[in-house]
Amino acid sequence: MLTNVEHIGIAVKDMAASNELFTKLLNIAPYKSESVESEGVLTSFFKVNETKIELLEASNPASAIAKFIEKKGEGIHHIAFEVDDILAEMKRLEAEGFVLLNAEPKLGADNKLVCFLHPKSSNGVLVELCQERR
Ligand SMILES: CC[C@H](C(=O)O)C(=O)SCCNC(=O)CCNC(=O)[C@H](O)C(C)(C)COP(=O)(O)OP(=O)(O)OC[C@H]1O[C@@H](n2cnc3c(N)ncnc32)[C@H](O)[C@@H]1OP(=O)(O)O
Ligand SMILES: [Co+2]
Repeated sequence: MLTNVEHIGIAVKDMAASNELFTKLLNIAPYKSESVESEGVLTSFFKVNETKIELLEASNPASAIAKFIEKKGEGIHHIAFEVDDILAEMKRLEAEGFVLLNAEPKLGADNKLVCFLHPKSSNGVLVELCQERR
């Protein structure tokens, strides 16, 4: 079951400048910064009540974030939903015709297991499923 919007992913070119901007915008400081080598991203997290903002900067040119910014510029990159059982949700969504971008859950940031759905199968929105690693 999807329980809530876990985070909104925003692609940025310059993490230091964007951290400063979002600190002013949200009037709070980021609570963590984490590099996810497997995704070629540096992340920075802000928590606004129960919803998080995840800033993403590409750490290498092959990164999905680098390609996204090259094509579309900075902006909202994905929406992440918290799930209580990522394997069950992946199975349910695949059966419903959504395209899974990874066949097995993979390690994400902020101690999560994640799976992405191809935006072409979800009205042009890149969706991420996140389950807390137990
Ligand atoms: C996991 C760490 C962290 C976390 O929260 O834990 C993250 O969130 S990491 C986030 C970065 N990682 C990913 O996004 C992994 C999943 N993404 C992918 O596999 C690719 O980015 C993919 C498949 C969405 C697109 O890659 P591709 O090489 O196919 O790039 P194209 O430019 O050819 O895109 C194909 C098609 O999709 C459209 N597109 C691409 N990205 C997005 C997006 N973020 N939102 C909506 N649409 C997107 C792109 O425009 C192309 O459409 P077209 O009509 O052909 O222009
Ligand atoms: Co994310």
